[in-house]
Amino acid sequence: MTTSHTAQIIDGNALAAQLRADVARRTEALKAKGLTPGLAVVLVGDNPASQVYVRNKVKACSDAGLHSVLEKYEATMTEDALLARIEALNNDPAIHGILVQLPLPAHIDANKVIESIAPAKDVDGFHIASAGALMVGQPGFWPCTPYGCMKMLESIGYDLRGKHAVVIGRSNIVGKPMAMMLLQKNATVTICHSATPDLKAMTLQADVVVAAVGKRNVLTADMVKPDAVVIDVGMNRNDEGKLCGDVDFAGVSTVASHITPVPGGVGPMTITMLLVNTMESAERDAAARGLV
Ligand SMILES: Nc1nc(=O)c2c([nH]1)NC[C@@H]1CN(c3ccc(C(=O)N[C@@H](CCC(=O)O)C(=O)O)cc3)C=[N+]21
Repeated sequence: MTTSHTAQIIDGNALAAQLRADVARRTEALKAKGLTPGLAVVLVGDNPASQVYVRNKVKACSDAGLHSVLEKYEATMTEDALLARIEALNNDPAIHGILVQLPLPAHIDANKVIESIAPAKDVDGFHIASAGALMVGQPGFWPCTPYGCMKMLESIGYDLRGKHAVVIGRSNIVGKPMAMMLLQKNATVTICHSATPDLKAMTLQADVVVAAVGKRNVLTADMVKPDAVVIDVGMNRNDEGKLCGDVDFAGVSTVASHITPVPGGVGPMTITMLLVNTMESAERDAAARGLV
């Protein structure tokens, strides 16, 4: 008789539902003290994927009882006009989180826009002040995608201390902050990228692999150590147009101990951590106003 191994799936939808129920409870408690958490989502232009994402974020807010406003602008909006809107939201007491959906049209300097958001309302965690706070272990907002990945590891009771975590990808919004979060939990962290000569040699040493490249089949079964934990941050389309991640899910499932699916993995957790950050921003505001 042969034994076949199948990894345990970390269900992002189920974990997201649990965490969102907690957000809803805390939101109710804040409302009872007279403060409603509010998120502003700013969308410039008509990127079809962005339209869908933004709608999902707004719906997640209303489902959890948060106030949200969606500000939609033409692709021709000037950078100055956008900066003026952000300034207004920075000063709006009903708004605790500001999310400017990326990508922005090419004539707008995305970095300049992100740096114009008040760090206290930077629930995306993209501001330099947020990145710096994460790096030095000070309070601040963590980027939602890697934060969601940490919650997924926490959900299986995984102790990162002394483990080797390999992050594939070095973006400012996933790879780099992911590495910092893993380091903060006492993992030994390796960051691999397009100039890494032998990726497989690295991933074969990994107890945890986080794939965040944006390319299909970046991680295949032959690259994974038996019983490793695999987190798939990828969002790609396969030849049939179906959503798929960076990981060969079927193959890697025969080797790994735990794996996250796409869809239904990191995606719903990203939106959930946006709600968590917005609610925490509102709780800090309530504390500052002496309401709690
Ligand atoms: N300022 C900013 N902040 C972001 O957080 C941000 C952004 N810009 N620009 C675009 C990316 C993309 N992103 C996703 C979030 C959730 C899913 C998600 O929930 N995906 C579902 C499937 C959705 C589907 O079926 O298309 C899943 O994986 O199960 C996907 C993508 C946030 N982003």
